[in-house]
Parts: sequence; structure tokens; C-alpha cells
Amino acid sequence: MYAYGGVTIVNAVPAWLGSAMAIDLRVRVYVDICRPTEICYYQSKLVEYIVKYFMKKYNIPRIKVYISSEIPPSSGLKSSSAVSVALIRCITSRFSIYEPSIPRLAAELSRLAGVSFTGALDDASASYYGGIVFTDNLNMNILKVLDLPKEYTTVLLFHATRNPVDVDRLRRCAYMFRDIFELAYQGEIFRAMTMNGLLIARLLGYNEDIPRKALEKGALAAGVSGNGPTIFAITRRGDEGPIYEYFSLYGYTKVVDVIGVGMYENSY
Ligand SMILES: Nc1ncnc2c1ncn2[C@@H]1O[C@H](COP(=O)(O)OP(=O)(O)OP(=O)(O)O)[C@@H](O)[C@H]1O
Ligand SMILES: O=C(O)C1=C[C@@H](O)[C@@H](O)[C@H](O)C1
Repeated sequence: MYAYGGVTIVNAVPAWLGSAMAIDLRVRVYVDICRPTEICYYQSKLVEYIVKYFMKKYNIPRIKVYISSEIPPSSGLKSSSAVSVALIRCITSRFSIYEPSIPRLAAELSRLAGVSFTGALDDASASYYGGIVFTDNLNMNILKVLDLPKEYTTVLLFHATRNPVDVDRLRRCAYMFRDIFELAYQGEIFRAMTMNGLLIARLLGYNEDIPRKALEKGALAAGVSGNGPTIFAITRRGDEGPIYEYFSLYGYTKVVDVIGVGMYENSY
């Protein structure tokens, strides 16, 4: 089973209201029963937390988990949410468990496992549904899921390590992020994405000049995704050349398609 990574439209850490867009970076997860003679270990605290939740609640046997991820860890591209969603889909399908909301459960477990500040329901929902999602992470509500025209693509610049996240500093700016969320919710996705992405760059200490220059070069939106450090730009498909060349001056750059709702495949 797999799930997708994403880029941020509105970061939920400041105001608990989040929005994200799914992109075609995949995490693939496969599970199998761990035989009594085998030593089965978990790749991370998050994986262990999720497996133990299902062992305790549904009495499933001990399992081994295989993960293959195209999403660089700690990049701001929703690696942990994609792992949680793919793993929960895999376990529920393998053991025929009915789970009413996989993204909500992924968010709850990721908050309890201590790998996200708000549970990142926005990231988990984009990872699960594809398209563009809007969520209220405080009340664990998925507010809206929108499809995305296939004419857009993302250019990603993987160029730095993550700076510490000063949550208090972000939360002092909650009023601005609420306005940005409202703008996105009304349909001004790219404007909101850019305002969020530049503000996050400023507040978390990332380079603002690179996304600004990408906008001058024709990007429809640009900024820092999640809590950084990845810088992204959105362009129409076919227009990504100048941004790709520009980003390549600063580090490893990749063009990745956006994922619409319904592009989700059910099988591994
Ligand atoms: N590929 C993976 N395999 C196993 N566990 C993972 C993987 N990616 C992330 N995790 C778990 O999630 C935790 C947080 O991951 P990470 O810092 O990559 O979050 P992220 O989702 O990239 O951040 P952001 O929310 O800003 O996009 C890790 O410490 C690890 O426990
Ligand atoms: O840790 C969290 O709760 C979050 C992290 C980032 O991905 C954000 O973009 C997301 O909205 C919330």
C-alpha cells in the first residue's frame, strides 16, 4: 500500500488550521506476520507506536513492517504522515479492520507518538485523499477536500537541514495564518501558499530570496514547505525549466507532479 507526500498551503502549527497539497512522492509499506522465531524490529518510534496500537486494540499478531520511501525525512514534505497513513491502510486491510477515518487516526497517533505538533491532520488527509485539503487540527476536522487541475507541477529544492522550530514564535503570529487560511479556503490557493511559505521562511530562519526569485522567474507560488527546509515552487506543467535551472544552483532539485483526488491506487 502506498501514500503520498505533500507541500504546504497553510502551516497548521501557528493557528491549528492547515492546508496541504498532495504530490507524487510515495511511501510504500508492506506488512507480514512476524514468526515466533524471527526478530522483528520497527524502523522508528512512530512505526512502533502504530503497530502497538493495533496489537493492543485489535489483538493482531506481532508484525514486521517494510517501508520504502521517496520522501526525504525531516524535509517538510510530510514523510511521517505518509508513513502513518500507508501503514494504517496496510494493517487495516491485512487484518480486515474497519477504521472510519484513516487520516484522523494517523493524526491522532502521530500526535501521541510525539512526531508532530498538531497531529498534522492536513498532511495525513492530503496523503490519504490526494488533491488539496483543509483541516482544523485542533478539533480533528477535515473541512474540505478539493481536486487539483493536472496542469500544475512542483519544483522542489532539497538544500539544507531543518532549523529548530520555535512553536511559540509561530503561535504569536496565529492571526496572520488565520487570514492566510481564510484566503486559501476562499480559493486563492497560490497566493495563500506564497504568503505562508515566505512567512514561514522568515519565522523559521530560511532563505527568503530563493522563493522570491522563483516568483520573479514565473512561479505561480513559492515558499518553504511544512517546517522546512525544502523550498518549493508551483508552475504550469512545461513551464518549470527556468525554476528548475535556478533551484539547481543551490542544491538537489526535482520536478514532481501534483496528485489529484481519485488518483489514489489501492494496491501495493
Ligand atoms: N521513512 C520513514 N520510516 C520510518 N519512520 C519515519 C519515516 N519518515 C518519518 N518517520 C517517523 O516520523 C518522525 C518525523 O519525521 P520527519 O521529521 O521526517 O517528519 P516530516 O513529516 O518530514 O516533517 P513535516 O511534517 O515537516 O513534513 C521520524 O522521527 C520517524 O519517527
Ligand atoms: O507538526 C505539525 O503539526 C505540522 C507540521 C507541518 O507539516 C505543517 O505544515 C502542518 O500543517 C502541521
